Amino acid sequence: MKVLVIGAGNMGLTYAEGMAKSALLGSQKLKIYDTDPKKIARLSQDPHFNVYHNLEDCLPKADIVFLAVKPYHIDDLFQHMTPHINQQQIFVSLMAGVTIQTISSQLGAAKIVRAMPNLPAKVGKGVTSYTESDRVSRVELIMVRNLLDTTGTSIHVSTEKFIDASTGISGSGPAYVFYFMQSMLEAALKMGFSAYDSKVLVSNTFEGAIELFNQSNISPETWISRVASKGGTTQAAIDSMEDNNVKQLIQDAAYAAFNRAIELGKNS
Ligand SMILES: NC(=O)C1=CN([C@@H]2O[C@H](COP(=O)(O)OP(=O)(O)OC[C@H]3O[C@@H](n4cnc5c(N)ncnc54)[C@H](OP(=O)(O)O)[C@@H]3O)[C@@H](O)[C@H]2O)C=CC1
Ligand SMILES: O=C(O)[C@@H]1CCC=N1
Repeated sequence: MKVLVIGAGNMGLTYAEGMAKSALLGSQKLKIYDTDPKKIARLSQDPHFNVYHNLEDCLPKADIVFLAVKPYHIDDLFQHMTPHINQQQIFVSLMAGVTIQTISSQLGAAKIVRAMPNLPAKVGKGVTSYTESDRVSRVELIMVRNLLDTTGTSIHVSTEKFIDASTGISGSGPAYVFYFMQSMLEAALKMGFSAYDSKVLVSNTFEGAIELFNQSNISPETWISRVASKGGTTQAAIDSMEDNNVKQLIQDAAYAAFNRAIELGKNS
């Protein structure tokens, strides 16, 4: 199976690394295409990849093509791609917002999978939602899923609405978690801890809480009640968050990302 990744940035390179290190490509090296000469030079040193700076040299020979450029790059990119594609190729878009209809009409492709990954894919802990156009067969979809799963786990969703929704939950979600971490780190520093101790306190608190959550069927709400003693310190913190409507504000943020994904789709 010949796989090409277009766009070797945060997400494209992460997927490229996951797929290249798996056994799925057989003896084929993963192909990467990017327009940045510095990236091309750096990646050319990596034995896992065949790196290209001309679409005509890599695109016609690819079976599966991952699209990992920013949504605003597609006009230019698709224009250059169109003469070199064929109707048997499968295009897997990792781009936020860009719809199957846009890819089909602007690129002229038939077999399209739209996916929403997230950055923990870098450490094999990503989660990707995906859905497909009518022309993608079951067997082809399984092949794509196997590739997606080289970076973590995936869920199939029935419509593109859920791709936009998962952008608001898991695609952008790691940034919400980092925002919370940053806030806790700043509080620890203000309380007088060193940067090192602040990091140890915060990262282990996150890691421990995730482990507890993952190893049980207990809801976060119940776990909160197990941390909080009546009239104690945790209750003071949770009361402060409730008074400030923090839960609602986090939900508003997730919806802001969801809505922005829909808007990006309309603008592309
Ligand atoms: N980052 C994330 O956590 C997530 C990102 N995504 C999606 O992944 C996509 C890529 O995002 P991200 O990896 O963060 O972006 P990056 O900017 O890190 O990567 C995009 C890469 O594509 C290159 N590029 C730009 N134009 C072209 C072109 N015409 N042909 C080939 N390569 C090109 C860029 O080069 P240059 O730098 O020179 O412009 C860059 O190397 C986006 O559509 C985003 O919505 C989805 C989920 C999570
Ligand atoms: O911020 C973005 O638009 C992309 C999509 C999800 C995460 N990063």
